[in-house]
Amino acid sequence: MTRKYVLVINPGSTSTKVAIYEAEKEIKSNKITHQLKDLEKYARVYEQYDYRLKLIYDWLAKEEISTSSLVAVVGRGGLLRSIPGGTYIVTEKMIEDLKIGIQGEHASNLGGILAKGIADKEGIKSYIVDPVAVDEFKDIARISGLKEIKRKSLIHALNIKAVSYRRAKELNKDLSELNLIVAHLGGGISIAPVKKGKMIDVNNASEMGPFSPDRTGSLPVGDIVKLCYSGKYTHEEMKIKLKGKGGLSGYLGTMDAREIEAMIAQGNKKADLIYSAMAYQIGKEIGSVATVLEGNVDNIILTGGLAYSKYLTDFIIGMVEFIADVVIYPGEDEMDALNKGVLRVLNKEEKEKIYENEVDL
Ligand SMILES: Nc1ncnc2c1ncn2[C@@H]1O[C@H](COP(=O)(O)OP(=O)(O)O)[C@@H](O)[C@H]1O
Ligand SMILES: CCCC(=O)OP(=O)(O)O
Repeated sequence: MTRKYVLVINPGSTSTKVAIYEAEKEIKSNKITHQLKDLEKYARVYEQYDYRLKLIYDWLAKEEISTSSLVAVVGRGGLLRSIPGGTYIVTEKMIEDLKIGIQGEHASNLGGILAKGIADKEGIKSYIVDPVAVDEFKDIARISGLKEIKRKSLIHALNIKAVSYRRAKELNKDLSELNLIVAHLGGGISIAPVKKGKMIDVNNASEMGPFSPDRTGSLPVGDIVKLCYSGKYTHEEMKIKLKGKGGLSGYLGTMDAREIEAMIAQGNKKADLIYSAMAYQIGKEIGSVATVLEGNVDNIILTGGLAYSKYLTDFIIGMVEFIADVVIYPGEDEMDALNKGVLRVLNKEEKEKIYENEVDL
């Protein structure tokens, strides 16, 4: 069989998105939504490998796509060591870092691992593109306030870059002429000041900023220390409380905003308060990063799955439209961006990067 397709795999905290591309054209795609009950039994993200791999093979079989028709497999890259943007070949050292979660646990750590698992069986190459560990911080943004802890750039880099380019194109400008605030509102939330194309700061979608469908975001630090030492929870249990069972999922038992909107429609006051509080924290974070751009903001972009929600976007717009015009790009362009990253390498327009050459090991 001729090898002509690229398989794109995007594991997120609430879903696994898959797509088949032939050159630039998407042939098939699917979003496999995960229920909290299916994921909460795994203590570590890596333990979800077999579960998500089977779902991908089942989908390929249903679509009658044979892995022998694949030319390459690309996965969304995870919480690796901080690296520059680009298309990286998946190497053994990268797999090691993804498995242990060198910068933390997140579903996207499975992207490279799943890609390599499928590609190796076919003797083809696997890649990741602009992983969540892309770091374009100004040094001042790295200082946390505690000398042992650094602020990290953990960010929805793929989609933030993609929507920034999209906006520049729509405005008929070069991205280097624009200052944007991009709020990616997904399972995790990244709110970044994008100064002339560079993501110079971000809340850290895994640990800080607004709470999200499955994460707590920033918390009162004294209370969290008390909870850690209360003797009630192990380290592993605390990690799951903060990421997985934090945010909407902790308060309301679901990370699906559509279910929460249905609860609100039925008069559930608690759901209304919690959902509004998430929107309030998002608005507040946008206001905060506007200061990083000294108020010179061309546009605020709301993107990610939650940007489909009119309830949320109306709430946020009400808080932030005094800063700049708000543009809504619901969903994300991550699948397309992953495919394009691989095509640039396959078509020799760009050289693939080697993880080991970009980090201090
Ligand atoms: N049409 C919609 N209306 C409201 N919320 C939505 C809609 N579609 C998706 N969402 C919510 O967006 C969140 C997931 O966003 P997404 O960007 O797909 O995240 P991830 O890639 O992290 O899984 C979930 O809370 C989901 O319920
Ligand atoms: C660590 C940032 C990536 C992230 O939060 O992705 P999801 O929204 O897909 O969980």
